[in-house]
Amino acid sequence: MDTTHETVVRLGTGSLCFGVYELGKPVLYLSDPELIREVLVKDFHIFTNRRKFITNDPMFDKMVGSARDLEWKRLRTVMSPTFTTGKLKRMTPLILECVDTMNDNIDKIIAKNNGQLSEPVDMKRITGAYAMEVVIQVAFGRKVSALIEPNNPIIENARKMFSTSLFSLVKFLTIMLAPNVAETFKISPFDRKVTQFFRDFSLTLIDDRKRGLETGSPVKRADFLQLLLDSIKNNNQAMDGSDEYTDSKSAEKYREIQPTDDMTDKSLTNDELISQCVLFLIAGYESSATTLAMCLYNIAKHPDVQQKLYEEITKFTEQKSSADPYEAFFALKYMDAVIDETLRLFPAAIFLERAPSEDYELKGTGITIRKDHVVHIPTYAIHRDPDNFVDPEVFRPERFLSENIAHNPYTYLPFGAGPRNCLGMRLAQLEIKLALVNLVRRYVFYATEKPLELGVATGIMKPKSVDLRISKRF
Ligand code: HEM
Repeated sequence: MDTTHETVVRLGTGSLCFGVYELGKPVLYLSDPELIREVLVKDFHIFTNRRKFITNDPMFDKMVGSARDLEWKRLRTVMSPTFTTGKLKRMTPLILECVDTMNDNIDKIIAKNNGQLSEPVDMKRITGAYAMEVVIQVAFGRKVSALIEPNNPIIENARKMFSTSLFSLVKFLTIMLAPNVAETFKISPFDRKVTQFFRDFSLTLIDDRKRGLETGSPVKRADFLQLLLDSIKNNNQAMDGSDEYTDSKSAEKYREIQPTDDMTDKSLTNDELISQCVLFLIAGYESSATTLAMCLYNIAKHPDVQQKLYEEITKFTEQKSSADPYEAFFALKYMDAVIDETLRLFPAAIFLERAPSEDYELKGTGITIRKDHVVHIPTYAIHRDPDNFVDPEVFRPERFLSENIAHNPYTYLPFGAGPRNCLGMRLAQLEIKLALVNLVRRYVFYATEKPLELGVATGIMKPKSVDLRISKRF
């Protein structure tokens, strides 16, 4: 991790961009915020796609994350209305059920030590179970308990999906670096039995819900499967994701794509719908689990920050004892800063990628990027560059309080930027905030001697374990 970061910083120092070869193919690394803005936002119509990642697995190739051009635009336009504030608010009770399960899991650990300070606990395991339960709950409307029922077929198959065995990594790298070989041998990054399991499982749920409609007893659910079924029925229009941002810089950074006349068919087939629910599992599990675990790691390492956060939360809950939990989403500014600073130091996705659909001259550089060649934006290195953040290796949430913000918005990219940014950003923020509010109110987290070991698999940060001790406040 550090070696990659240091190499990027060393090569990039004093330059707007630099190039490397990946198995003979040129890849351009961009670190200049203005050039990043050109690629992600201003010339998005040319940089709509990431690198070609064709897997021959119909479920994977239909996902919004891998779809291309007009196909991507259609999927994104149908899906973005399912992430509006109102819809996420309806999901809050589903997520809070998973928070309760997480609290029970931690209580059991503390009870083993008669309520005293716990032995070191791998919090990544706990937050991993939470993130998995949330994503299964919000995607498919099924309540599972990942730690208590590890043999539940949903959990078993979801775990298999995230296997990082040598074999799965070799398959992934072949698709990335030698797509023709992958195409010839029909290599898929996933075990086909696993994708078949989720397909059958989702089809049963869809049938149940359609039957409910026909028999006049529709299922009243706020999960994505239902929202996508409803949005197909209502032929929803896209919402502008920027409408909830009051400052123009964030509005530009997170503006959603709008439907256009060339998008005749806005409905999703059953197969497309299932692919999106499985994608939520893939995109939403590891990233959210790691971010929440790293928030706890940071506050354990900085007891003053933990105390300040506790005071903010208790003040809010005392003043608004009957407050809607969703309000915490907006009210707790210091908590926002803790999460933002955690995502700066530990962005779950360590880089972004785009590939132009035509030859493209990079403004002011004299460099032409050829069609389909990869542009790599090294998020992790950009977040730790002293030109972008003072004392970049120091955990200091205060730098994200609105009165202190000094960085260019395109030097902070944990959820990407432009119309192809993270579709689940608001859900991820909600899930992390609801968990943090509850955890910091109930428990105190303590650092251990064990050094943090960060790994990376397929561009996603994976701490090996995040060992903390825990005691209960009440
Ligand atoms: C802390 C948690 C998360 C982080 C840090 C994160 C980060 C990211 C990043 C960096 C990207 C690439 C953006 C770009 O290329 O500009 C991305 C894409 C995406 N994320 Fe997330 N993500 C998180 C959670 C989630 C969740 C919970 C979901 C859904 C349930 C989700 C769904 C997606 C999807 C569908 C895409 C592809 C969007 C597209 O290609 O149009 N993410 N995410």
